[in-house]
Amino acid sequence: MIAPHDRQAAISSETASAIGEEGEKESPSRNRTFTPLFSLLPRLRRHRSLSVCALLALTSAALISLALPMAVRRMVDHGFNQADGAFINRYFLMLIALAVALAIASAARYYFVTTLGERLVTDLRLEVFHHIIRLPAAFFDRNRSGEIASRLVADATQIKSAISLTASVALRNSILCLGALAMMFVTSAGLSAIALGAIPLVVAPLVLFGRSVRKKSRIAQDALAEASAYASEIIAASRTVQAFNGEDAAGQRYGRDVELSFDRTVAASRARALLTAIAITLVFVSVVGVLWLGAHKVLAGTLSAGSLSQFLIYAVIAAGSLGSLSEVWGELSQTAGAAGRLFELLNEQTDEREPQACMSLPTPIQGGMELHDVRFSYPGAPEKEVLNGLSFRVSPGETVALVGPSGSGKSTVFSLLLGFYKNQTGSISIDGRELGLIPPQTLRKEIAIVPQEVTMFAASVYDNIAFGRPDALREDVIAASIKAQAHGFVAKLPNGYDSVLGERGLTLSGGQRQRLAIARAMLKNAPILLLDEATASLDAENEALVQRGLEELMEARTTIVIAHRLATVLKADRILVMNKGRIVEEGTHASLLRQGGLYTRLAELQFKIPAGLEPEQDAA
Ligand SMILES: Nc1ncnc2c1ncn2[C@@H]1O[C@H](COP(=O)(O)OP(=O)(O)OP(=O)(O)O)[C@@H](O)[C@H]1O
Repeated sequence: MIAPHDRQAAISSETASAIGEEGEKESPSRNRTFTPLFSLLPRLRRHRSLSVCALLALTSAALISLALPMAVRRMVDHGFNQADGAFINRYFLMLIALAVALAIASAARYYFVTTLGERLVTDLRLEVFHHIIRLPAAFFDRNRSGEIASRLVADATQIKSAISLTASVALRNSILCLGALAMMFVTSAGLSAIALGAIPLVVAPLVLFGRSVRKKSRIAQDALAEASAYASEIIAASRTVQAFNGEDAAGQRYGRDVELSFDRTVAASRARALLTAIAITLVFVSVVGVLWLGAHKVLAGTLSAGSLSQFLIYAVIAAGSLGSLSEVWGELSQTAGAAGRLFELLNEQTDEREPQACMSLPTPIQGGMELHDVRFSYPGAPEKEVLNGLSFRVSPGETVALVGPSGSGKSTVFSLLLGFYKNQTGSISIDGRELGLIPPQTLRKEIAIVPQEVTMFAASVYDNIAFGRPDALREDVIAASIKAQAHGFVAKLPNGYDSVLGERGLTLSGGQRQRLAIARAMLKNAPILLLDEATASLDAENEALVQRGLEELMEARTTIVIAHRLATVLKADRILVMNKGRIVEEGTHASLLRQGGLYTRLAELQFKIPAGLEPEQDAA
């Protein structure tokens, strides 16, 4: 069990590596307060008419609010003084008209502004998602999937609420504040000049304090993302957790995570509350100070009592809106943090090859592969060389079995062939074309993979098979399924190919999942096949069906198979034995057994071949 302070350190180092350090190590982009929010502007421009309507509605609502006190004041000053009934009636009608206009403008403001917020955030979610799924494998090694998903949900929601609420409050109050200030000048230029002089005294502390609020908010959001990532990890692994009676430990750890998130959120709220208090105090103290001066002007006879009261109304409006702005300021800072995190995701480099360096593959491709002196370390562990001068060649149509102890680098070979990572030195080529110059998507069109751990999506059996070829005809999907020995069990499902996996408890056995994965690869019909045999043993019937499906699949394809079954190595044209990132033995099953080296030991363990016993095929 990790001690809380260690864990905290782990959390901060993890989040720091994902988003950069706070404080002294702040990145230059983070110092620029609202920069990420400005990146939203081009996205707003895509919805010009909606933005214009929102802006118009906002402005009219604010201007009408500004006119209301003026109407009230005029009515009090003139209407009551002259005791003119008709004048009062006109003013009341005007007030009602203004109120109706305000109601309509406010409703329009709410509608346009929230729609704009929703639109913007939907675009942003889509943009981030499209970007994330194209990011290289190294990104997913560095970041936990739960944390990324939480950013997509929590940060995007924060931006939405900021656009629909905060930004509109900010804009409305800015208009109110500017309008009231203008009216203050009209009423008494002298007093207004003094009031304006006080503004820097009010704003400077707010800006300084706002920075610390922003930092605290970001720390709070990180803690929440951490807790959510842990929760999704545990929920996804619920069976393992229960099998090891880990519920209590998981509950305690999650409890600590959410409590930490709570504490940090409270700290951020406390800072924001303090910011609000400071803002209101500063604003009202300066307003009262200005009024005190005004009162003395009235006493001295240089200002009329009516003008002072008018000035007072606008000063209160200006101060009130400035107060709201300071509240919104904190909120906007939070949003800038959220937007910053989303844009960090968008700024992650995808793995697109430089266009000028792009090469295509010959059509149709033959499927010959060559690896020459390949050295490779994972980006996350550059000091550990996983492939260490690996060289081998696979001829078109050949079936090569890759065998080796755990950790010898077999799966890494697949990852490199699929272009998930780039080899640091040496060369990998397909049909003589260097892999590094082929765009990954072009490359992956030519390769089908059947992984050891089959992934099935919560979709219909049909969609799961057609995953690599969504435009496939129904008869092709069924034909692939028949060849993969899956049709028999699929036809018996409640809705056949339209049965949705995961729905109403529809789960499949390991063998059935493997056969669907084989059907998926079969349908893709790529000339190169990478097959990572499942290590989990199946019952005899399933084993035979999977084996038959695989044999169909390997037919007329260049195949590299990470072999775990005797039947597979016996059928392979050649066996390559890997150890510590290179090929150490090569031959057929029989010739390798005769050598009595690493393969013999592995075969004894994996394929249960007693030492020295050569199989029948050897004689042939
Ligand atoms: N994403 C990764 N980041 C860092 N190191 C990794 C990563 N994936 C694998 N490794 C390391 O690379 C080495 C080779 O792993 P690889 O999965 O290729 O071996 P393998 O021969 O396929 O093993 P197995 O038969 O157990 O699947 C291991 O030491 C492993 O810890």
